[in-house]
Amino acid sequence: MAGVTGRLVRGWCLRAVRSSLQVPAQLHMSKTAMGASQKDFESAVNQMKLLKKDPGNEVKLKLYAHYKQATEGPCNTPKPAVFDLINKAKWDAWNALGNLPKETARQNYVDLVSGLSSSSDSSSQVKPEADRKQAGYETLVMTSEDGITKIMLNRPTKMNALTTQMYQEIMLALEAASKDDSTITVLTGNGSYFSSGNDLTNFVISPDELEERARRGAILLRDFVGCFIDFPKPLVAVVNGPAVGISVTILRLFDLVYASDRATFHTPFSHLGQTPEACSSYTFPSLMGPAKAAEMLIFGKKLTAAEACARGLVTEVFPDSTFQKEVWTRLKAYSKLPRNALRISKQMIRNHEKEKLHAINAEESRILQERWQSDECMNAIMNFLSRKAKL
Ligand SMILES: CCCCC/C=C/CC(=O)SCCNC(=O)CCNC(=O)[C@H](O)C(C)(C)COP(=O)(O)OP(=O)(O)OC[C@H]1O[C@@H](n2cnc3c(N)ncnc32)[C@H](O)[C@@H]1OP(=O)(O)O
Repeated sequence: MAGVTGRLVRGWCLRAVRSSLQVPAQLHMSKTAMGASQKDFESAVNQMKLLKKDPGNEVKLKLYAHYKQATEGPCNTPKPAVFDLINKAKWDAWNALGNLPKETARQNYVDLVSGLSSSSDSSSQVKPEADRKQAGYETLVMTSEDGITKIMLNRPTKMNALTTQMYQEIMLALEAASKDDSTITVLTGNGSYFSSGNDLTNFVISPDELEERARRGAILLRDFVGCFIDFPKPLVAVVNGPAVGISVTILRLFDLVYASDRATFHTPFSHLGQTPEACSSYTFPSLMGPAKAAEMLIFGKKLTAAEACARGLVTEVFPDSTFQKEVWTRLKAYSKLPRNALRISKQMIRNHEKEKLHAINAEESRILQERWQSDECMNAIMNFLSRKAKL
């Protein structure tokens, strides 16, 4: 059972935001000629209540802040205590709007909601054939060209930290890529990071949800890693920048790993009160020997790209200045090789250990399910969220 510190961290949920978005009685008033009308605003508030997909904490905070600004004006409540993380995040978002006029806040709120509604409708829209970008993904950009399907993590301002939605979208993207007519599938990141690993705000939940969320998290993790174990085509990681946590451990399930010399490889599991995942408790020792694997997985040693290459985790390192050009030229040439031969060879290399990997994946996910409910884990997350600790 998690203790008091754990309980302090977990308090945010969509339900709480929704309830703070209820329209107070005094809002049912007149229209205004400036920007969105009161009616538009109320209808946006109602639309929010019908939203089926969780828009993520970042958007929820923006909605909360604009709602408060539109209805109450500038932030007028005392700043919550530093450990009251949820209310402090909400307060910060509202306070950051300063003296933004109520009308502008109302318009921004309406625009935000309309953006959410249209993006949730977007999968049903027919895109022009010329548009290579595949619709239906909010956290990824998926493109297919020259026999290569590229899945790009697309949360550059959050260092491509992996949200629950992102894990789900990556699984869908892999499923689609496994069936399309491309030869090679590539995973890469947009912006300066490959990925900063699991989004630590995934842990910000209410105390009564903890057990169930840990259970669902373990299932999601198992299924996510399972998609990589079973992926049938050559899978390439184009590691454009630093990689943290699960974005490092998963690399051993790729067939090629190309890294920029700017990339680093960091698995700070113990610092986070957590344990290895993505089969790394087995694949890393077998790849680099138990002593080197322990340095990374137990003690969280961060490797340079050259060190990761020397340990066999990375196939080749390129200078950052020519990274994209060199890698894509190489991959385009590979994608012209006979598709079925590539696929069969990959499966011959991988099939021997598939069953074992699935068993290890299940066990690692089970252990993490327990870890996520520990005080050690919750304290570490709280430290990160309260900005006391950077890795
Ligand atoms: C289904 C569940 C599966 C779970 C599988 C488990 C996996 C285990 C792991 O992956 S463990 C690894 C977890 N990751 C981390 O611990 C990294 C945490 N992040 C950092 O330490 C730093 O952000 C950094 C070193 C990656 C980058 O530091 P820098 O100073 O360059 O940048 P900022 O910290 O200002 O980051 C910019 C904004 O991005 C947010 N952010 C970055 N990474 C994460 C993350 N992993 N989770 C949540 N948020 C992240 C950061 O908070 C900044 O946001 P802000 O602009 O709103 O402040």
